[in-house]
Amino acid sequence: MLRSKILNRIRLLKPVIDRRCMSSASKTPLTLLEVDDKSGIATLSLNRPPVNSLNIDLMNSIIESITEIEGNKSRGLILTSANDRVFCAGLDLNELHKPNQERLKEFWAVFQDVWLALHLCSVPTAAAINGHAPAGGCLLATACEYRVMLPQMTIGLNETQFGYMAPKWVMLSYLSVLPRRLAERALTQGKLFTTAEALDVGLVDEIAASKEEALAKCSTFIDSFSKANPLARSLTKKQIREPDVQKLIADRAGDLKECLEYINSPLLQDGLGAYFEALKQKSRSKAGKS
Ligand SMILES: CC/C=C\C/C=C\CCC/C=C/CC(=O)SCCNC(=O)CCNC(=O)[C@H](O)C(C)(C)COP(=O)(O)OP(=O)(O)OC[C@H]1O[C@@H](n2cnc3c(N)ncnc32)[C@H](O)[C@@H]1OP(=O)(O)O
Repeated sequence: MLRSKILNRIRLLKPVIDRRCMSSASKTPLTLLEVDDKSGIATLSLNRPPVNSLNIDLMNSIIESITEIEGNKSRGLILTSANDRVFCAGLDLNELHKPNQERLKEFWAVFQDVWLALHLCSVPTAAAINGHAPAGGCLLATACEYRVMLPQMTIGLNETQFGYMAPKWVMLSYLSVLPRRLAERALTQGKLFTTAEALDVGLVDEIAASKEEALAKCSTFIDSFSKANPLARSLTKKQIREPDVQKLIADRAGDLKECLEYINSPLLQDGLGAYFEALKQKSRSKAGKS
């Protein structure tokens, strides 16, 4: 009994670094997980340079970290980025453009899994959005219960801008934070909100001047549950989120089939190819390579 108490204490004191999913290129961990010894709050930092785009390994690492947080009795989870400019650039376009079919199936299933894991995480969750958060980056943030964002960044589900329609369950995340009329307009326009606009419409809850302040504000949000019974809190959250979650769980295979057909269609592949090329060209010009 005493031994397990001490082991738990050590686990809280020592920052836990997730080494299970490493970047194959640099052998650095794709997520960094630290648990604050005083507050018991876990900070999960996305760490896949250059822009934290979501490939299978990064998403698996996020899921493993959430499982670890739920197992180590952390009081809350703050999702943030190890990169000062980009919170998360969304899905890795390399996984969507000219995909290997077997890998695409696995990729989409893990994408569904990461949304479910974050959506149903039993502890309070908050996103310290310390950089741009387009598409899948916005999805991670909106799956959390609270969002604090740094100025002069952008956030939104911009799928229609590169020729895609967001899947139904992705749209549900938007609808959980935005009024329907506004969500419809933003989704159809593929709008990326500036930080100030995002605060104005309620897509984010607060603005912070620095990453430290964003983390502190997220901690304050998590502390606001100190008087709530953790089990009752978690069951209440699950109950409220149940209808959205069920819409995906009830038809995961159907969603996969629909998405594969959609992603593979030549028109969408061409549009995505052009979008990705423009992105690479912009990056090359920035680096003075063209
Ligand atoms: C019936 C229908 C049912 C279902 C529908 C089915 C399927 C729909 C699937 C659609 C879902 C999509 C969700 C997504 O998340 S798709 C990803 C969308 N992401 C974006 O549009 C973001 C693109 N990136 C940017 O805007 C900028 O990179 C960013 C603002 C994030 C950062 O800018 P910065 O100037 O700091 O960096 P860059 O120079 O632009 O980029 C640096 C390098 O990173 C590469 N990069 C950027 N984003 C991605 C990405 N998402 N995936 C892969 N690679 C990315 C970029 O090319 C640069 O690389 P190099 O060219 O230098 O090698």
